[in-house]
Amino acid sequence: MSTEQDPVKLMKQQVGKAAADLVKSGSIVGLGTGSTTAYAIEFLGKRLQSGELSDIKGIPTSFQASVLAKEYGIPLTTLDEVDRIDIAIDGADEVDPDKNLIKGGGAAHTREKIVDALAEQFVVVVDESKIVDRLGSTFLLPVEVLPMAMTPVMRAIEKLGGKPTLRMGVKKAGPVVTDEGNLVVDVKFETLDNPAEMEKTLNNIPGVLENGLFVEVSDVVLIGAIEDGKPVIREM
Ligand SMILES: O=C(CO)[C@H](O)[C@H](O)COP(=O)(O)O
Repeated sequence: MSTEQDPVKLMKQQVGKAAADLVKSGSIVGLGTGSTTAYAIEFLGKRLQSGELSDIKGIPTSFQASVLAKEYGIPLTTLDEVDRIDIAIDGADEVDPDKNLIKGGGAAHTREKIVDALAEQFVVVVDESKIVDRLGSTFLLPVEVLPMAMTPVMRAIEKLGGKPTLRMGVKKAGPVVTDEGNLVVDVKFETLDNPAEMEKTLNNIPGVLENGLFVEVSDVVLIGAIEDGKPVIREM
């Protein structure tokens, strides 16, 4: 068996650890969703266990995040119980030069946007494959839709020039159902020249809960990369 580490896994681990290191004792922490944030949650748990960190509480952005937090011993709270979120750590599917994002690869973008936007400091954790010149160039834009409104929402998106596809489950017959019981439509736009405008326009369609454009929400983007065969972290 090869002992060589998968470079993408290595980049995700490094960047997850770097983000977890930013959390201070006594903080309320937004816990994002996805494979990169999973490492941040794991390292946060390790810091708590070692006593290096104390008295933190997590606000999970998904079922996945709450399961991981419980597994790694991070106490959880809710938005009803706190008056602030000090820091949120979350992944992204694309990051543009203005630190705007496409999220929702894990169908959790509605809760993610609520938590990430509330945080005093929102730290994005990605590997270098997620950096793009323009949003929408490598990833379809996820839109969470109320099930009964799926058909009219798809028509409205087509009128805006998008090509919507209902996201289907893997190892499950039928569509992906979000943690909130809704559906996800992934949309191809030829150009996303004005992400701020598109974010608002999509959310204005009756039946749309939230879309995966995160405009002017990120404070820091930590990028895991490999240079000369070694993992490094860049900051944007
Ligand atoms: O937006 C998300 C979930 O809705 C994730 O943060 C995004 O898909 C990135 O995930 P990963 O770190 O696994 O690449």
